[in-house]
Amino acid sequence: MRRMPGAVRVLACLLGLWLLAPFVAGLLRLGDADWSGVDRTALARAAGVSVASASLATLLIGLFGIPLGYVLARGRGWWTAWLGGVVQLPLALPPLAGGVLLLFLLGYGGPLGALGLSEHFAGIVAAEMFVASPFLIIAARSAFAAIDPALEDVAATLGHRPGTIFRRVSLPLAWRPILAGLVLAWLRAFGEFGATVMLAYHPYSLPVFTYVAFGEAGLPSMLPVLAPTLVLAALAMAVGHWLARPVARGAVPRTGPLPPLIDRAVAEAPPRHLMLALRRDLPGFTLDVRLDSRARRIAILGPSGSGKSMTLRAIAGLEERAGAQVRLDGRDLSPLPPEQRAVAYVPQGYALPPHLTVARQVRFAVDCVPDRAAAWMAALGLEDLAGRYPDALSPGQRQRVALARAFARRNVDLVLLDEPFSALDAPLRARLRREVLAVLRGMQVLTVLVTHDPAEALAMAEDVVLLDGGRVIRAGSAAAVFARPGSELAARLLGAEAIGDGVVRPDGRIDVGQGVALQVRHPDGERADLPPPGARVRWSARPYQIRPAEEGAYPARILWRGPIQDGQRPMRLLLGDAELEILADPSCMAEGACRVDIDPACLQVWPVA
Ligand SMILES: Nc1ncnc2c1ncn2[C@@H]1O[C@H](COP(=O)(O)OP(=O)(O)OP(=O)(O)O)[C@@H](O)[C@H]1O
Repeated sequence: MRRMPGAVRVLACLLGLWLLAPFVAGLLRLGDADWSGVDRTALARAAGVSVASASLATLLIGLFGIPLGYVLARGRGWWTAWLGGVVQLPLALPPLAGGVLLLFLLGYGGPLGALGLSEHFAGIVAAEMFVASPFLIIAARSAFAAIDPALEDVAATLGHRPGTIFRRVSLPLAWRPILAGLVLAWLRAFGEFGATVMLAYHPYSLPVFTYVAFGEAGLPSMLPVLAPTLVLAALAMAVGHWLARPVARGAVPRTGPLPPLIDRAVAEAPPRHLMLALRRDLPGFTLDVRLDSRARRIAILGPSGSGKSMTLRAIAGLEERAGAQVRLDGRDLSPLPPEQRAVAYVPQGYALPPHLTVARQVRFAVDCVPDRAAAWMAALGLEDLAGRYPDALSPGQRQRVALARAFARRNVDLVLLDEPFSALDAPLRARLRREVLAVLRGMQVLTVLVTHDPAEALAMAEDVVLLDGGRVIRAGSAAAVFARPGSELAARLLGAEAIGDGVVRPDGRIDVGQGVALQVRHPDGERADLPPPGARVRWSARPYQIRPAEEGAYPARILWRGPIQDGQRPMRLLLGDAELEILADPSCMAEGACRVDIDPACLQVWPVA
């Protein structure tokens, strides 16, 4: 364990000693204890009243206080802040003053006076609830607020209704701090005196009995009276500690023989029609996305913070404040809550509830198909991790669990993947991309993939959407968007690195200077779709797409040859007026004046702004 700063330790010890000192002082006076003046029957009765009233009060506090803590943690707006302040007020009041207020309410002539709670066991419970509730409510609010909202969001996309999410995700995660809050509330209720003495002097609770005994017999008779108080409080703390102990996490048995993941021969499903009109205004950021796409798979690319994840969340129905119109094949999904949208959602942070093993995570969806879950566990190498909890997984393993969980569902219309392969190593990433693509091809779904990797977008998607600053800057078929990005920013988002200037010639070639004219062809084989002749443009090809070749189409000059790195030879060359960094085959020996080839379909061209 990391060493603590000396000053911190000293300050902590000083307060600890101060809290311990009265107990030590009491122990030193044990010899003076006078049992003769103590009515043991009355003492036992008072102790019984205190244990029973504190337990009942704690039960009621838990029953109502845990939901209140949740409302305070998740609620928005002035009324939540106001309510959050009100529930703390009993802490600020002297207990006697709290008792006075309770008398106004429950005493003779008060609005609830007819209940007859004063001078009654129920009055003790009422007084204890009043003073002890804040301990549980504050603990529950902090515990719920500490839960990553993405865990609840993803549970909703997996088909769980709000009540189930509260029971199966939020409550288990908040349980330990809540238990600590319940123990504190019990202790506070058990030791409650001021409000009780005002509202319900009879029957005697232990604190009231102690006060009466002190008045009648003085300090020496206090020690026998205090003893049961201390013993019961210690017992309650021990029980709380035991309940909140870390539970041994048993391993989950491995699954049996597995069915094949997919039938590879399955025909590609027809495209889906997605229409989006999303609008969300935030301080400093506005998401305004309009999209009309007919495709099976759409990739969204954009710089960090451009609104990619927000778009995905809005499609899933998780951005409640977004004015989000989402239509799939003409069906309006906008009124549907996330649990009814039939989405398989893999969020960026994976959102794995920490209290579920890998096996349970993968089977967490309401409509999980066990065979499919098992097949995905096998395909993603998760079988040996089935009994592990998320905190014992690497980021890549967590990502695989999130993928398996999403694909184990029976009813899916939309697959929403937020950088689903980003944490995986290169070989696994490539394999998984192929595997997922093969599965998606066989499903009647629309996939929306958020990625930073243009190669991934090109490999997986039919349509590409480029976002910047919350707006779509380019959208269309992947081939068209890659060939004609439309702007430098779009070209760079698509991975353009070797960039040069040029002018469109009447014959459709690009004049790049020094008498070199590049031939351009649209990758779809359509016409080049270029700006008009005379227009100034910029052009780009990927570093490995400019290849030195003896019979190459264009003259060039190699300015520098680097040592081989990662199986490729970096070079700098002059092509027309452009100085370009390229990656050549390691066997390439070209030097000085040479010729290069560029596939006309690989050239990206866009007008100069
Ligand atoms: N509560 C908020 N208040 C103000 N701005 C916010 C809030 N939440 C998110 N944003 C902004 O919304 C924008 C879009 O966020 P989003 O998570 O969609 O980005 P992204 O494109 O997915 O980024 P990355 O690639 O880094 O994941 C960001 O610029 C972010 O700062």
